[in-house]
Amino acid sequence: MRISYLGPQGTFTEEALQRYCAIHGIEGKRQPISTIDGAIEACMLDEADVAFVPVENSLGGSVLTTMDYLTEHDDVALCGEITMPIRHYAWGIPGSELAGIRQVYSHPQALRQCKRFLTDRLAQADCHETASTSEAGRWVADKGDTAMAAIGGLALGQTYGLKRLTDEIQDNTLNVTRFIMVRHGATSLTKPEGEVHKLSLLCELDGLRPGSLYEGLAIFAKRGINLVRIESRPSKGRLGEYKFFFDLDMSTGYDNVSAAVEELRQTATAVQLFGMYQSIAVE
Ligand SMILES: O=C(O)C(=O)C[C@]1(C(=O)O)C=C[C@@H](O)C=C1
Repeated sequence: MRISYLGPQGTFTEEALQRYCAIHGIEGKRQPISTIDGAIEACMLDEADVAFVPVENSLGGSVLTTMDYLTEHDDVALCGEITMPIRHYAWGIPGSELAGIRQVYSHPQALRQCKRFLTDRLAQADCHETASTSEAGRWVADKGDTAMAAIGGLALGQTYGLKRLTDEIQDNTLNVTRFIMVRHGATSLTKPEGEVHKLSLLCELDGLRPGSLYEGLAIFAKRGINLVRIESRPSKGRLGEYKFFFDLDMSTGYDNVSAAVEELRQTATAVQLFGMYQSIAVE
């Protein structure tokens, strides 16, 4: 299996992918790509069989690039997910000290997750966004400037031979990111063969009709189906029109959830399924 993912070497996405593959017994050719869009696009162009990208973080919220890709394409399916703890550190070249840092580089999600540290301990530094944490590490290592630091995980420091300038710096220890495995193609409501934990879908509701969101949510509530995630993204049409992502917990059973989705199809303007899949969490 060919798997494109957000690289380069040393990203959290790479670590999550290694753990995902080890748990599911997947062997494959892993292709690091420098942007999230690029990783998904490689799969859509069939240069990879699946793509593995971050989608959501407990501190920083949605990874908007991933969410927007899903919102804007109707031939994308999800085939699995993993949630992994994220531990950040500040890294500089050998010889650098935290007190001397004036420029900080990292992925916007990582900068958001370390907001308190950046405000309290690096107020003197300017923050710069990079396509991944690892890209930030590569940049700092290449520049060789003791006033620069990258924020990212242990793999980043090891990959680029950087010096760890801090202990863990994420805003809290509950910091976790959810990563998804994406494939090219449509999906249906057909009963899956193996065990599944979640169903993801996108729906458009009649924004002009009072109560349309309430009615959509009631379909799941009356069947005891837990919505484990609701996220809205602009429809990119008129201001105030949204598309809603729902992640449904499948624990009440396939028949119950599929009946709810069929009923949603009757009331919603459009429903796009991303499929049913297994969800795993690692420590
Ligand atoms: O930059 C990386 O190392 C990534 O894998 C991306 C990413 C993200 O987009 O959320 C993954 C995990 C962390 O939340 C921070 C950054």
